[in-house]
Amino acid sequence: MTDPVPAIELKGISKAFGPVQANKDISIRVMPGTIHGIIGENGAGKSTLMSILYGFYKADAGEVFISGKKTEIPDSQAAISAGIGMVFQHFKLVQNFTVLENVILGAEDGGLLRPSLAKARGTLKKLAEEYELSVDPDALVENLSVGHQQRVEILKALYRQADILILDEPTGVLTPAEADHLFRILDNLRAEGKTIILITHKLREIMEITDTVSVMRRGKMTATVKTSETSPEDLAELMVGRKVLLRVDKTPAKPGAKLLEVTDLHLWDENGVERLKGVSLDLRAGEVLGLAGVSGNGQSELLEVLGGYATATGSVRVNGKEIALSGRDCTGQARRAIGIGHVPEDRQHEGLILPYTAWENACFGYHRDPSYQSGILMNNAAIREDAKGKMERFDVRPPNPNLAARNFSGGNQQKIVLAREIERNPDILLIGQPTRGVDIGAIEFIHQQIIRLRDEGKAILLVSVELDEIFSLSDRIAVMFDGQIMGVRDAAKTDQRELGLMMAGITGDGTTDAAKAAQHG
Ligand SMILES: Nc1ncnc2c1ncn2[C@@H]1O[C@H](COP(=O)(O)OP(=O)(O)OP(=O)(O)O)[C@@H](O)[C@H]1O
Repeated sequence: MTDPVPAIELKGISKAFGPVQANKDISIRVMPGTIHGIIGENGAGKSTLMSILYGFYKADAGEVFISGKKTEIPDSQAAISAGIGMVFQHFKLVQNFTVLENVILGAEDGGLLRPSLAKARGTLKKLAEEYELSVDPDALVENLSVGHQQRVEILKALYRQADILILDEPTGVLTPAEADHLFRILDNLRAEGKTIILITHKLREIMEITDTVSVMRRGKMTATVKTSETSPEDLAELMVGRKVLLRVDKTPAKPGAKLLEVTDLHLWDENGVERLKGVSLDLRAGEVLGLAGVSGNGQSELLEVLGGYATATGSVRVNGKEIALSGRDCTGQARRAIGIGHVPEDRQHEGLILPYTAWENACFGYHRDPSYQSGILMNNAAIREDAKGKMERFDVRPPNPNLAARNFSGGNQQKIVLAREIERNPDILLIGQPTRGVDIGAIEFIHQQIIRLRDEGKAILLVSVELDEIFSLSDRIAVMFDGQIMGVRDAAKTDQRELGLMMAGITGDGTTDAAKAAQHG
């Protein structure tokens, strides 16, 4: 029988950041050997609550009990001593250290004896075997895929003998196969009696793996239910407070003229590795072209070249006119000036300047716009006013343009970038991972905006690792593999299986001429 003492019990937790009440009187019990999901809109307070449990933030009020014992957690060292491990949205590994070094780093401070590297290697090997977490202990972290980096984070927690594991949106950066693997690991950990808290925006994951699920809304815990007794629709409604359309409503596309013609694009990275190997594709007015693929196969580089953030060779024509792929006319600003909007995949590094305010970020790249000028000076009041409107329409919470971008939750940061780019009504919108970290209510809204742009005759190039998202939005789907377009399919005439094979470098129909296949039929 299950131990009746909860592995984790939070009682009356509250936390404010200035005027923002991020957590309000939250109580929750999680039983050992279970997986407990936490869902909620962007900014609902999920990460804050977990950061309190992990000792990153100090609660203003409330108590934490671990296995029935009241526990103070003033810092993450105390959390580790209490058997709590956390896998963050943005990993905290030291990039130029090896896996082994990262795993033992800091562990010796936790009251554990500093083990010899050889002994640590043995322990790591055992853990990796036990939990299907194989990873080369001598590999440098910077050379690992995100999926493997995440394994290192989990190994690090297990090495510290964590009985409780908190995962904050762990599948946001994973491929579907990596996500499946992670879930198998979580399943094993649960079977071992470990307790897992999983924060995710993906209701499919909640339904698949959790035993119980709690819903947060605007800082409060509004419901806790058994997963077997609920449904995605019910959870969506509990989260957002209204019914949410979980699929995209759209009519068939009416593609028009070619707005973007890409021919034989090549790009070499700083190490001389060829990342784009002769990419050709067309994009028409009034269509969404989805670019599917396992991340790291050139999609990001293609978006960066088209968005003016990377140089390349080849030809790109916008509205029939050749554009610069290097030199001073190859900048994000120059691209925006000719009607190419860009929502970069990496919002924290390319999409936003985190220490700057939301209103500054909301005009970033468009600051030369005449409506933002007053004589030779910037009209800050006008920019602020404009940002406020954008934030309200995109439901950025809190809708305060004076806050620094870094003080918004991840999903709300994404909405600031989306509002800036979408509201410009660009002729061509390049959009990378538009809904990564975004809650389902906001996904519904963002998808509607993308389809609205399409129906107004704009051309959209969508890069997403979420095949569901690619399928629900795209009219045509191109698959990238190893720097090449493997083929382009009509979205209505393909399926996950065919795309999956193409994503692995296999074309179903034996297509060999990738460049030819990329041309519009
Ligand atoms: N360090 C901080 N300083 C100021 N405000 C903060 C800070 N961290 C979080 N907040 C605010 O607290 C609220 C809760 O944020 P939190 O990150 O916990 O939300 P979340 O539910 O995890 O959201 P998401 O799903 O977008 O990750 C938000 O309004 C956020 O802007």
